[in-house]
Amino acid sequence: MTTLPPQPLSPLDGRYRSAVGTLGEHLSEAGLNRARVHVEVEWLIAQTDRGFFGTSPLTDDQKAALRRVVTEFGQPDIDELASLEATTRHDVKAVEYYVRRRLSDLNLDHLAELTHFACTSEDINNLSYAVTVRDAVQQVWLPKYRSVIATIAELARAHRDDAMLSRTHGQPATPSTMGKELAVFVYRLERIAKQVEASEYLGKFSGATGTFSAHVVAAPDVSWPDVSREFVESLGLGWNPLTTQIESHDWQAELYGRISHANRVLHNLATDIWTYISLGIFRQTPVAGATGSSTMPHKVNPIRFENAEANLELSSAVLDSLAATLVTSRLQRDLTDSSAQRNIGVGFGHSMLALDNIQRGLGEIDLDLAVLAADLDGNWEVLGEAIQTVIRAEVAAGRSNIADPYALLKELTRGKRIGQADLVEFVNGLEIGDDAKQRLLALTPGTYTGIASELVDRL
Ligand SMILES: O=C(O)C[C@H](Nc1ncnc2c1ncn2[C@@H]1O[C@H](COP(=O)(O)O)[C@@H](O)[C@H]1O)C(=O)O
Repeated sequence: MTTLPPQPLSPLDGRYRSAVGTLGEHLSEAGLNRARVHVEVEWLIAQTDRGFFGTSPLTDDQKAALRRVVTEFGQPDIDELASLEATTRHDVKAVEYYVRRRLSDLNLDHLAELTHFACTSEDINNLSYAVTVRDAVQQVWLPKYRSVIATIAELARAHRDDAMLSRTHGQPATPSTMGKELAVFVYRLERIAKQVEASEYLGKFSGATGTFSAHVVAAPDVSWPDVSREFVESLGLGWNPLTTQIESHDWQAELYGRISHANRVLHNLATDIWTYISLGIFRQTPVAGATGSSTMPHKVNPIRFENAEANLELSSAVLDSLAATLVTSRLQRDLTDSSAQRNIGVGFGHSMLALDNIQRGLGEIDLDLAVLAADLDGNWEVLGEAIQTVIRAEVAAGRSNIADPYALLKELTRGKRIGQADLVEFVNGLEIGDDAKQRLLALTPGTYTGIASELVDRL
């Protein structure tokens, strides 16, 4: 047997690559390294702008040339960093050497010693992760998540008035409309979107143990916390003033908790739609050329929702694990965060893939109104709740003296199939006010939906 050429182990890099969008721009190793170069370059510019150690501010052309190292970062740079790291065995030190080489290319050798000045690797790493995770969330995950919410909202509005039998505990229950049931998901997902949008992305920049020790001994007169704060904020991040060597990663735990929560709500949606499909309430539109089952030619399987279910579980497993492990680091640091954070993209990738499948799946289903109608018509006993509640109101208002209306309706309906004729006869025999009786006689399972339709308008 011949050996295969190197293969991706993660399906996110194989068969599902197109579904994860541009996550790799931010959450890949190359994306991280580019961000590290960005932080190192901006730190050099920030120091020279402040004239540290007698330096003069760089000219606009010099700054632009340095920043082009970041904007034009590509495969040759990825390869160069890999070869540097093969020697240093330290990923951030490799970045420092890479930046020094670029300074040399630009005749800026006099700044070489200010590269990575007073920094510990985590000063560069934490800012790079904050920038890349922020950009991945804001530019990739959130737009996709919002677009899925918009698709569900569109369906909710389209099915605003389509009455259907509810199934609490899987058993026939007070009807609703499909639109209202979908709107519940929109409302839940939207809340989490707002929480994700409000997420903090924090950075520290304070040296080997968060004490500015090297900084102060090198330049006692500089207000280093101010410099640190200005620098972190200049990258569009919030400043964390009090840490050990590492940024404490609490913001990451909070963010991953929110994404994982979103995953679970989407999982609830995926399994509900799967169940509606199974009940025949949603029909799947066959895709031309596609196969359902390899042996049962009649089948159209709900594979989009099943794929989403699996990937949402995987995403939450990874993100929950990250949230748990990242908030602990022994004493002033251990390196578990470094190894764990390399999987942030995996967590987001499985969520992106699930979002993609949910969106496609929702585009391939149609509500079967005939099934909804037959379902409602076969379950007139759900009006038992309506009748017993109206009788109670009549008793309370002094228009009826029926004893224990609940027990009466229980006797009539519990565990029984009741038809329209049985209920009409029962209601006609009730001693209640005429208005109430007419209201009950006009009711059908399909109209016993309260204000379900109007609730959709709250979206
Ligand atoms: O500024 C420093 O480096 C200070 C140093 N702490 C470190 N901080 C950050 N990175 C460090 C640290 N130590 C190692 N490394 C390098 O991290 C890389 C770990 O590899 P991986 O498990 O693949 O994530 C891998 O490249 C490691 O070489 C300390 O002694 O406190």
